[in-house]
Amino acid sequence: MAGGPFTSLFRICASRNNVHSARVLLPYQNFHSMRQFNYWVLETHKFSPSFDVSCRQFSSTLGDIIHSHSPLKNPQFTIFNPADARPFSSSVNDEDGNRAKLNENKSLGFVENAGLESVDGNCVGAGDANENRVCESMVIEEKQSDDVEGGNNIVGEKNLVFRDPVELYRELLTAEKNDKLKRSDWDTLQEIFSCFSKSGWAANQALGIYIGMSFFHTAVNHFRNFFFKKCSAELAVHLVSLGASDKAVRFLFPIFVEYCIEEFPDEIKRFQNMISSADLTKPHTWFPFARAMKRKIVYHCGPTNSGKTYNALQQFMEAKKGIYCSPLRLLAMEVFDKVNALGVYCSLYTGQEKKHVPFSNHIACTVEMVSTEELYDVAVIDEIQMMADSCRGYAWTRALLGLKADEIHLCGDPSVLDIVKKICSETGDELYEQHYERFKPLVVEAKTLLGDFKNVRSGDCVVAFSRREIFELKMAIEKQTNHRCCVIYGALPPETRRQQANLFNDQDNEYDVLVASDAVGMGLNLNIRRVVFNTLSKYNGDKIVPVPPSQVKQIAGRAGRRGSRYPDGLTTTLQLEDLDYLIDCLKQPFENVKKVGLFPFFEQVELFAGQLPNISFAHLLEKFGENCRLDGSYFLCRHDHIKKVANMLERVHGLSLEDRFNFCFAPVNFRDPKAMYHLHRFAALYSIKVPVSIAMGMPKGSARNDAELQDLETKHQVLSVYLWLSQHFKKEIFPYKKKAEEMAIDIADLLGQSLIKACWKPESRQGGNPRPQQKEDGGERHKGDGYRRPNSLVKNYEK
Ligand SMILES: Nc1ncnc2c1ncn2[C@@H]1O[C@H](COP(=O)(O)OP(=O)(O)OP(=O)(O)O)[C@@H](O)[C@H]1O
Ligand SMILES: [Mg+2]
Repeated sequence: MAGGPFTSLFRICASRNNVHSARVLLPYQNFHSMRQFNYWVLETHKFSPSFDVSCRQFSSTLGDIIHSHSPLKNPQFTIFNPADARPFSSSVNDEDGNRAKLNENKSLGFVENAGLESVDGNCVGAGDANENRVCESMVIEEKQSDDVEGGNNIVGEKNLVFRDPVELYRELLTAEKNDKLKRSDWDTLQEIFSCFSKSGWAANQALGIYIGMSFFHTAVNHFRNFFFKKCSAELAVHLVSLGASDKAVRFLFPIFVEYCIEEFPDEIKRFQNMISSADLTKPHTWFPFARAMKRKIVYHCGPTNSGKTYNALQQFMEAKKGIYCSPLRLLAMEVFDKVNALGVYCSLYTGQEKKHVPFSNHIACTVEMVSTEELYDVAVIDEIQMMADSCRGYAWTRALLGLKADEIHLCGDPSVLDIVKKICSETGDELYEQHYERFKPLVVEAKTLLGDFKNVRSGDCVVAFSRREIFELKMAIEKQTNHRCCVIYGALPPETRRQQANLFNDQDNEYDVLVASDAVGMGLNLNIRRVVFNTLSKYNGDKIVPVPPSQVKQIAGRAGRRGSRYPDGLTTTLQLEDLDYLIDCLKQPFENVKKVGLFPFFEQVELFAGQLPNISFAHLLEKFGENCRLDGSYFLCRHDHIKKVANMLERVHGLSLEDRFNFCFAPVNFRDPKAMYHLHRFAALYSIKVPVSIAMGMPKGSARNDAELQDLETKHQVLSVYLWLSQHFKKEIFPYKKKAEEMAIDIADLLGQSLIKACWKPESRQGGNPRPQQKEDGGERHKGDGYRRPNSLVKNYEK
């Protein structure tokens, strides 16, 4: 069953066929991104006892309520009538539209993971472990109730089990004081409450009535005190018979619900407000103007180097007014140059720069900068699979949902095709698919380089996953062969990357090998004959992991671009032992992405902040992450870097919430203390409304060692942040934009010059922390060159 089991929790208070009241708790998928399911109070319907409605009728009424309120398309539900311990069923559609009927298992009042049975008798979603467990647990329940009837249990227990918790709670409430309890019973009850307090199940369920996790323990403590004062002997005996068990917790829970609703209305209201202000459900409704349009979406779907972007750009150029949204500044610049060269006036808009071309009706921008206000004839969103990126995905999602364009061309691999289909069915846009094949198949060279750099050839791109490794490789290759290496990695400004790419592409020089990080994976048109993976594992910020297959494919696909000197692409590994993993990755079909990224707008964060005044911005973001509600197709993008900047800026007073929000998005490398220092200084000056100076000297010349090279990288980073801020805040506060632009160009130039002659050992940027490779033992040393290859993938896998 698509979408997994629908878990539901109902409590029906009934006497025979007459239903008095019902509280329906619906699961809210991803209420909390870290938890799987939580329950949500949908509605409370009170029926007077005289309202004589048959269970079946009631179930269909309830069904309507559930269907109209549920965030799921076709929620399935079941209602169990505790009065005769026989479930009465409601036939419902499963997500694929198949009719399903409820299984005939007996169960008691509270039912979790209600099992549905398909018409042919199989448990719906039988592959799902949860649901199987449900079916089993129901059978167990049935047996136990037989035992009860068999008379080997305490008198009155059956009655208690079937009693309406509301009534039980009312009785407790009106009881004068509790009957005398035996010491041992008292101890058991204490244990039961301790078990209740620790129960993850109960804490999760409590969210359904807006008892937040942080208040849950307090609520349980109050409830325990109340219970001990009022509990009757009969109730105590029943609970003691259950012992400190899940059963006892589940028995107490509905009484606890009644108690909380009555005792903590303010806490519940507060939590409810907080939750509703962190509501990120139905993101397609955030863009009413785009929704009012009938948009045509064309998905250019295919592997790398298959002409997707080329074809989308043809439509873009033919349009009267168009926008191209790029994943990278570099690619936006390239499209800007290409399109203008073809005679279509096009402006450039990135976080750092705005180049307005007079009379232009076309824009090439980075996806984060796209306007959802302007109206366009044609929009292109490149690398649409980035919607699933854990950090930046929200920018693609926003562009897809919010762009006001008659025609939107999406270019990307097939991994997000299904989810785009789903989104289009929600937005009402028409979706057309255009499928592509690679111009020439990518060939794997089974021989590999056998660990010897002497096998490096002209046109090779050797791929590594850290800056340090890149420089070590460059040194080793240049020392052992006659090749000269260009380098491309993430910390280089786009201008320098382009300069290095041109140097490599150009045939009239000795720079015929490229050593690059995954930064070559997107956007650059390079004359690569063969992609050679130095390693297929990388540091993910926490540990060394295998490079995901989708990324391996993307990088390997850089070899053999149409129109380049090497139209036939080859790929291989440095070491034979990594080859199998490379082949595995290339063979794997594109994974089907289930969720895409979202991030709140400032207005949403501001609304949420209204519920939690007096907490720091970083804490506020954390709380938002904990409490936001998301539909099943979305996840909240990671925002660790934003929190890091927010924490640093905490000491800067006088910034409004909006200022903080904007500062936190500045493209700073939070691992670079110098860059962070400058960002802090910019914010501090901004907060006291003093024009923000650059206060950074220009280096005298190109770098002579790695420390100087890193210094150039940092300086460019700082200027890039300054330029970004000058675009996002008032110009008067950042008056040195022109100067920053000039400095940035000069530094990018110096970086280019430095890289041409770079032949030094890389240094650690942070000194103290060991680099990922250093953490690993057993790296391989190449003959005589001092180069130490990081552990092979196989070893990392084993670890
Ligand atoms: N019909 C065409 N005529 C001429 N050149 C083409 C044509 N289609 C594609 N190309 C060229 O082939 C190369 C790859 O095309 P393109 O960039 O569109 O591929 P892609 O599928 O978008 O790849 P990637 O996934 O790597 O972005 C480009 O240099 C492009 O200019
Ligand atoms: Mg492309």
